[in-house]
Amino acid sequence: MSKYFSSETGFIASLLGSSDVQAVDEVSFDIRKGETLALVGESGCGKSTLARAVLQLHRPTDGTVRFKGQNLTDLSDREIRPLRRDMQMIFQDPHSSLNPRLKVGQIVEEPMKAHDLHDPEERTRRAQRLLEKVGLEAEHYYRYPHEFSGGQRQRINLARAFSTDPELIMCDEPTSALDVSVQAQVLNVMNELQEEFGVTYLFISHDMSVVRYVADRVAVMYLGHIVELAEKEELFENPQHPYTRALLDSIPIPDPRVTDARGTLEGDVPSPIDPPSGCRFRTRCPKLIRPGTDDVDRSELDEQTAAAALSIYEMSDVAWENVRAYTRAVTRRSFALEDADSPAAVRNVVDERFFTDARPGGEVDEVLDRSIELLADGEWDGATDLLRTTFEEPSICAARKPAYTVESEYGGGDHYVACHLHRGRGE
Ligand SMILES: Nc1ncnc2c1ncn2[C@@H]1O[C@H](COP(=O)(O)OP(=O)(O)OP(=O)(O)O)[C@@H](O)[C@H]1O
Repeated sequence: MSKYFSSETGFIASLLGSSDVQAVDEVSFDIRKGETLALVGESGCGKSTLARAVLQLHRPTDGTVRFKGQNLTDLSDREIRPLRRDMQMIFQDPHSSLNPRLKVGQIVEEPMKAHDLHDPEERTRRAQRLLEKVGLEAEHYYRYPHEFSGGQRQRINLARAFSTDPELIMCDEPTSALDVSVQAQVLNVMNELQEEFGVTYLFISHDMSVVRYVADRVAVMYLGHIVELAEKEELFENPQHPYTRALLDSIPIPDPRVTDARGTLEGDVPSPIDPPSGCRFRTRCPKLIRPGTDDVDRSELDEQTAAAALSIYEMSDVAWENVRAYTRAVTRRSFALEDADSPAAVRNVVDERFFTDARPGGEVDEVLDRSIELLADGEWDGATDLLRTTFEEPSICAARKPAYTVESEYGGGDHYVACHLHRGRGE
């Protein structure tokens, strides 16, 4: 399923000559009855769009969404309306999501009324019972939302979402606006409700600690793609995608004695209007596969790039690591040339920083020298283009979209990983 947004009048779109924001691009997965599937990734990677497209709140641009065997994308809004009883949502902000003019009871009853469920007495009874189940009291039915704390309001939202006895609840960062101690309480209530009612959660979060707490399986999103999907234990103990590893490395360690900065993600997420081809993480990936090692069609490369590809293939692993680090650093402009303004001076800076242990040699050295001349002229964009065209574009990571299934070592089940490092292990 894909969901693109059109932004024809956008300034950036006019510069790039394209108008589509590829918020979600060709993702494919299933959600199992009664499980919690967590959707995790940095802000803007498409989590909310994906969840809304599942519920048809955003109609997908392409593809299908099946709910209990029925293709929702075939149905009109009118045909979907009765199904919404089975698919509820809980949002992040417990303050703005409750109508301040309505009493708690009316809020909890509203979905039942909308779907014409039960008579008024039964609705009241259900609402009061649900308030108790989420850890509030039956008499809170007569109060107003402003009388409650953030955690209590999220409990009211839970009671409301459960009022129609739904099968699937989409939870969009339901606890991220709450204090950590309150978060745990609300998550516990959610777990208890799930056990009692057998409901399925699609749980969106950018917080790996919360995901570890609630999920059965975890889907990791990056720039509109699902890059990894596995049972929780498997994902945390045996992560296979470099992006997942970087996300896990950025979880803070709750130990004041650990003070060293841990590996975090380098650089910015590229624009979803013009995302990188192949693997979308390749522009930030520390594991970019060197060109020439795969069946990428060399006939499509120009002579110079093909020659470079050959010597890229021949250089040592250490030299390739250095070239990769240098390319990423130039792309991000993450080092200063200070007063080095001649090619020789720039070369000294670059060598000292990136190539102390190994110089690649051959064609690659010539490309590096040309990039150094560009840097000496202040042409960082030109140097970036040259390095990327030579070292990144011919890589399988740029040429093909990855999709592999690997053996699970921990939780069992399928382990999907969209990274070409797993090529050869079944596609
Ligand atoms: N209605 C829209 N029109 C145009 N672009 C949109 C629209 N909604 C979302 N986007 C873009 O789609 C991309 C994905 O956004 P989305 O909100 O799904 O990400 P997210 O992972 O949920 O982020 P966050 O955690 O910040 O909510 C972003 O680049 C966003 O700017």
